[in-house]
Amino acid sequence: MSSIISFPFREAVADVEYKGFLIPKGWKAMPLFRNIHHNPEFFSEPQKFNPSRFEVTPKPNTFMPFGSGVHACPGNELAKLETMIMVHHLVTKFRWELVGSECRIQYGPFPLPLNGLPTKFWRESTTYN
Ligand code: HEM
Repeated sequence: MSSIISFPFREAVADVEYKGFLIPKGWKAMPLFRNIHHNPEFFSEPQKFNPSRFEVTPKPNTFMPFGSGVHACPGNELAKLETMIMVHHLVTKFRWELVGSECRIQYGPFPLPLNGLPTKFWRESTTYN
């Protein structure tokens, strides 16, 4: 539920009042995808790894790893296809193993795998690092 891109930038083109707060015209706003994706009103147990949650299409504007609106990512379908092909090959043709014993998340403040999550992938006769 974490996003590769933590937030997009937006600029208020007019004064905007939101929940009693004023965002003056010209101010920059950074909607944090993480907060939206971790809202239990939209996703039950949002911290839990549960790919099956996507068997039901999320409500509009609750899951937006590719942003939203006129500047939403135009490469999103290509990115999803490439990811699917990569995962297919990794799952069907390779074995994987974490390098080292530390498998944690670092927050800086956005979550990333600690030290880039060094991992070893190999086929039966070849090793790739
Ligand atoms: C997993 C892969 C990718 C992710 C998570 C991702 C995510 C995003 C996000 C969050 C934005 C900002 C959207 C917004 O401001 O509302 C964006 C913008 C953009 N992305 Fe991607 N993207 C990915 C792959 C790609 C690919 C493969 C391409 C092109 C082949 C691409 C091209 C662009 C472009 C041109 C924009 C700027 C759109 C604009 O400002 O109008 N992205 N992307």
